[in-house]
Amino acid sequence: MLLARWLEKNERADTLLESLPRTLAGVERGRCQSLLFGAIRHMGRIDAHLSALVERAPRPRLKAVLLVAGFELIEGGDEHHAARVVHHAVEQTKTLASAPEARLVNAVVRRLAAALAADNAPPALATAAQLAAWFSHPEWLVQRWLAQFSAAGTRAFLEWNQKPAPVLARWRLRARAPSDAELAWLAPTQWPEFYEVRPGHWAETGAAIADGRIYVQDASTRLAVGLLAPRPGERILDACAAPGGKSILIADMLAAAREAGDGAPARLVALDLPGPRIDRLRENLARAAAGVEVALVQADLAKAGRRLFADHNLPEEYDAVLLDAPCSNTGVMRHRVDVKWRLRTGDIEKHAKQQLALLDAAARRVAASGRLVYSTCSVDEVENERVVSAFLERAGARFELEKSVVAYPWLSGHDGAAAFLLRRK
Ligand SMILES: C[S@@+](CC[C@H](N)C(=O)[O-])C[C@H]1O[C@@H](n2cnc3c(N)ncnc32)[C@H](O)[C@@H]1O
Repeated sequence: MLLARWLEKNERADTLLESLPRTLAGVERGRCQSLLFGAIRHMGRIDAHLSALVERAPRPRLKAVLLVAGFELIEGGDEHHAARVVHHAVEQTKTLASAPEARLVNAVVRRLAAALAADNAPPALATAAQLAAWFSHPEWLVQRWLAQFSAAGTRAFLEWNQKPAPVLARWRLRARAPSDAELAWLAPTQWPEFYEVRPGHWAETGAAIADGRIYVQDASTRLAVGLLAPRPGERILDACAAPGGKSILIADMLAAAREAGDGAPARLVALDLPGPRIDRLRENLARAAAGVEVALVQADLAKAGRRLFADHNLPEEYDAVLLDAPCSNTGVMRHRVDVKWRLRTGDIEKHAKQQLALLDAAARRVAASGRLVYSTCSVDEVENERVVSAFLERAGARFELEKSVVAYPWLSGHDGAAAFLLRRK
């Protein structure tokens, strides 16, 4: 059971999901994901009740069964729903654990159903502790958000994070729009080019990714690349590129400009650290738009001096540099359900320190009058505005901030993200 592995080994939930057999597809695969993500998403609230209902912490297998049952109870259903959840949890425990444990599960899930049904949503002016308990988030994170986003914003954000995330995909073909057959599983959204993949269409999605019709990415990813506005003929560096979502978008924009008549050569350099993510990047870049030349560099950006680029026969300076920095992922918690349980107090400040160092390094690769876009998928000001201010304090004589956009999920309707366009003077 994936959830037991997640509890035991602390592997990332989305990586665990990829380990499901390929034969498990369609609705069944969707239900597996929904149960895994739902149990993790609501773990705080369910756990609080469980600790009052069981004397000793159950072993991971049992705990996983109880968390899934708790999630199913929160999900709700008709008047027989709770009885079905109890029955299912008991049967699963018999298979995964033992008969005595199944008897325990029977008693605990019945009482869990009553306890969850008696829960009340917190009042409008709730404390951080009340919000954290009901919305299953760490209290320190809620406190942090209350200080940054007001009570209403924080509550809307928490509600957002607790809802299942739709899968969005960008339509990559310029020559044609999705056909009627494709629109049967791709639903248009308010963002042109982005479609919601209807649940249960795993096979169609895989085929469309493989032949380059779509790339699965959230609408928020367009913000940073939109500010970068890459053009053919420019030297372009994607400095933190893996797994390649924004590189592919850049390549597609370059290809579109060429189709529209701009005959200048379209080249892109995609850089990331050596390691497993570089394989994903390579695989994705192989699907980059035809007519765009993409060079892949495996290196630590912080140590990548002129020499490294010269050794690869690549430009040492660039007209447009994108730094999509590693971050706390606080903007994408609806998709990355376990991020909230991994983050520790102090992590955000650690990220900010690394982000500033990477921003300094990326800035060194920007040509005179060139553009540098700093972006994150965090909504925390410490990783966004404050990193950019700290950078400008040091580099203000050479760079100026031209534009910025911060998308808060509860306002934008898509994942959270921030992007800052800096211009070298
Ligand atoms: C937010 S992800 C980038 C996502 C990517 N832009 C996309 O759209 O698919 C941040 C990336 O920064 C990379 N990274 C972290 N430290 C780095 C460093 N010192 N040098 C180069 N890349 C680094 C990570 O490996 C990770 O792939």
